[in-house]
Amino acid sequence: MDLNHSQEEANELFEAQAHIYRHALNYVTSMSLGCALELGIPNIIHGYGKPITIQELVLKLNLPIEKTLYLQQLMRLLIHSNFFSVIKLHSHEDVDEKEGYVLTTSSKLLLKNTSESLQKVPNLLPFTNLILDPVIMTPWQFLGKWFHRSESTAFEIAHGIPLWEFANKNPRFNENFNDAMASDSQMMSLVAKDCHEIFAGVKSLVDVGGGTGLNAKILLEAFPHLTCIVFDLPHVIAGMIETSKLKYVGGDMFSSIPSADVIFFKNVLHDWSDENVLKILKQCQEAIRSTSDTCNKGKVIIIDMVVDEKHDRHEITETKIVFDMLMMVLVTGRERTEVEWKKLFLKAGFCRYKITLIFGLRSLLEVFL
Ligand SMILES: C[S@@+](CC[C@H](N)C(=O)[O-])C[C@H]1O[C@@H](n2cnc3c(N)ncnc32)[C@H](O)[C@@H]1O
Ligand SMILES: O=c1cc(-c2ccc(O)cc2)oc2c(O)c(O)ccc12
Repeated sequence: MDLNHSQEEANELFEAQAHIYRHALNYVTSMSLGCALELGIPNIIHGYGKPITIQELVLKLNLPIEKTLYLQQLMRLLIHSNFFSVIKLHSHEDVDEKEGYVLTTSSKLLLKNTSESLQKVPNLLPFTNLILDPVIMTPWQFLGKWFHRSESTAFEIAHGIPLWEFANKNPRFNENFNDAMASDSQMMSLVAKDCHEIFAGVKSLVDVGGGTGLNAKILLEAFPHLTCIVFDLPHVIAGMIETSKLKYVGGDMFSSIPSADVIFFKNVLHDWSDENVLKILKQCQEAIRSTSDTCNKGKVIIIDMVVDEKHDRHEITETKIVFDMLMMVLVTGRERTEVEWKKLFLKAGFCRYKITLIFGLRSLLEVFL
């Protein structure tokens, strides 16, 4: 090994060392976030009503005093990754300057809903908690092996069956998974009302893979002229309460989809391979054609990610391609670029599409016959 490196070369190698360690240890941040959620730190800080010092936090969490320094270490990492923030507090004597922890926008989204004041922002706690579910974490241990094997996903190697079948057989996971997806859907309520042009003239809508129906409820609240069917696997919609405007239908989108003016998908098509998305889009055509008349031709609405490395900020692309890997490992899916979406729409026989960037990470794609 040639150890005669210039200072510049040495610096580059040290940078690379830090880069490797940071990425190899990325899981430390997610596990630490999980720990803070398990301890209920966001709710304690919120409930305190003013910046909370480390000593006050230890007391509120009922932790042994000896854990103070360790808790401070945990908080330092989570402040660095912007889950909490710290502000300087001046004591009466103004001698020992103390610091108090406060919530950031990210930790406000992770509060356990306990009081009416917390309902003002959506709640992503169930979605975030799902990261730490061993059912979701174990498949990553099999990713390398999966590249040499014939199972459809690393999830299937880890658990013996595909994710949707696993959810059917494990009521606890099914409930956690559906709650997590519903929590993610709450974000849609922030902007649903701004989509009036998209839903103008639409009388009926089927939310395919609509889970427990939160998307449909948000759309019905924003557009009371709609009637909605939530269509999902029978075990997902079992026991759901219907209203005159909201019905639940159990079935398999690969066999047939109920007819409506709009066939709606949120976070569904990214679960599937191109081959399967084509099959689903063909079923959509049948479903739209059977209701549409000459002036109202019906459409498909898709809320999903569009990977756009050229225009998106670096961190947004990173989140999207992390989801791309998640979809590969868990469910045979992928996150697509606009070109990839377009190819699928044209191949399935649709003529035209329009993309509206409205849901942060997700775009709204309208696809027309
Ligand atoms: C990732 S979740 C999305 C749930 C919801 N659309 C949302 O935005 O939160 C995908 C949904 O597709 C449903 N699904 C999976 N396979 C299906 C099939 N063959 N037919 C109908 N729904 C299916 C799942 O049960 C699940 O509710
Ligand atoms: O199986 C999953 C898991 C997620 C998931 C888990 C934990 C997180 O912090 C974020 C996401 O998301 C999924 C998803 O969006 C999907 O379409 C299918 C399956 C999963």
